[in-house]
Amino acid sequence: MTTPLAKLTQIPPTVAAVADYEVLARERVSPGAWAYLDGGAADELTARENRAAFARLHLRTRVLRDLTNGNTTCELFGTRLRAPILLAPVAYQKLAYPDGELATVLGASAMRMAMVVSTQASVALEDIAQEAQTPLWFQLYIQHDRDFTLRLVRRAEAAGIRALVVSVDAPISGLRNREQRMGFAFPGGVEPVNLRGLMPLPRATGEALFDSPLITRAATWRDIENLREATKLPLVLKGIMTAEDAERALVAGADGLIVSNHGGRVLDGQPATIEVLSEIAGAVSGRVPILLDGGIRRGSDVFKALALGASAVLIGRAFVHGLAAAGAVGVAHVLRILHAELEATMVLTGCRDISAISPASIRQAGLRT
Ligand SMILES: Cc1cc2nc3c(=O)[nH]c(=O)nc-3n(C[C@H](O)[C@H](O)[C@H](O)COP(=O)(O)O)c2cc1C
Ligand SMILES: CCCCCCC(=O)C(=O)O
Repeated sequence: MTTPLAKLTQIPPTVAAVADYEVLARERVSPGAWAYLDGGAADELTARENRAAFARLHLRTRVLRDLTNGNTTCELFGTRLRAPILLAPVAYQKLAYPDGELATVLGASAMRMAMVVSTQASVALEDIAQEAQTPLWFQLYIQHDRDFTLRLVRRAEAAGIRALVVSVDAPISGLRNREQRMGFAFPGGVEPVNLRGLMPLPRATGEALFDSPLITRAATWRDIENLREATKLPLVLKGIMTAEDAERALVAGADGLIVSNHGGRVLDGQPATIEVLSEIAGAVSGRVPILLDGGIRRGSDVFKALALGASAVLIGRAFVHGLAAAGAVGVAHVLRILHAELEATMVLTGCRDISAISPASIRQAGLRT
C-alpha cells in the first residue's frame, strides 16, 4: 500500500523499510562517496556486528493490555521529544545530497525529531539552526587549538543548541580500507566549514604516531572537566563503551552518555553497542540518561535498546541512506518508518509508553521466560 507521504513526494512505492533506502542510495552516489558514507574500519566486523547483535535479541510479548492514550514521547535534558530517536552527527552530508545538512534539518523538522549537527558538517552550524524547527544538538570534536574549540562552543550556544555532544572515541581517523581501496578524496565544495580559520596541526617530525601532534595534543579527561566549567549546556559524551569510562565520565561532570562505537568506523574489533549497553546501564544506575547508536535500522531495534537501558537512540547510516536517495523527503520518510515500527512494536509487546519498556520486554538467552 502506498503511504500518503509517498504519494505526495514520489517516494518509490517499493520503499517499505529503511533497508530499501540503502539500495536506492547506493545507486545515487559515486562509489567513492559510498565508501565514505557507508563504510567501516578495516574488515568492517564491528559495523556488521552492530546489526547482527540486534537480530539475536528476541522480544517478549504481553497481550490484552489496555493501550489507549499510549505514546512514544520522552524527555531529555528538559526537552520533550516526539520519540526517542535522534539523527546522529554525520560529517560532510553534501557528499550524500547537494543541500547536505540543510535537507537533513528539513526532514528532521518535518518529523519533529531532534538532530545532532557534526563539527565537520558541510554547512555552517548557524545556517542549519536558521532552518531548524526541531531541537538541535551540536557534536564537538575537541580541536588541537582549545581557544578555537571554545569559540565553537560559544557559537553553538548562540545558535540555540540544546546539548553538547563531545565525541571522545576518535582521536585519530579509523583505518577505512574500503575508502583507501577506492582512492577516495573529498570533492571540491565538500569541506568542514565550521572549522574555517583553524590553523592546521603542525606536521609530525618523526615516524611514531605516539609522538605526533595528533596524540600529544589530543583531548584528555582534563578537557572534559574544563568544558564542564566552560558551558551550562548539557554535556553528553559520545563513544563510551565500558563501565569504567562511564564512571569516569560522571566524575568529569557528564550529564549523559552515548554508548557508541562510531558505527564501527574507527576501531574494528569492538563489540556491538547493544552488547555492552546492559553493563554500562548497570554501572550508571540511572544517574544520567544513556543513549545508544550503531546498527539501528528498525523500530524494533529502537525498542530493544530502550529495553536494555537506553533512554533514546541515534541513527546514522539509516538517515544518510534516505538523504542520499531522496533528500529531505528521504530523511523524513526514514524517521517516519522507524517511528511507525516503534509504535507497532510497543503495541504488540503491550507497552503503552516508553517507561513501560523494560528488560522484561526482551527474552534473556537460555532462560525459559
Ligand atoms: C558518514 C558518517 C559520518 C560520520 N561523522 C561523524 C561525526 O562527524 N561525528 C561523530 O561523532 N560521529 C560521526 N559518525 C558516527 C555516527 O554519529 C554514529 O555513531 C554511527 O553512524 C552510528 O551507527 P549507524 O550508522 O549504524 O547508525 C559518522 C557516521 C557516518 C556513517
Ligand atoms: C579525527 C576523526 C575525524 C572524523 C571525522 C568524521 C567522522 O567522524 C567520521 O566518522 O567520518
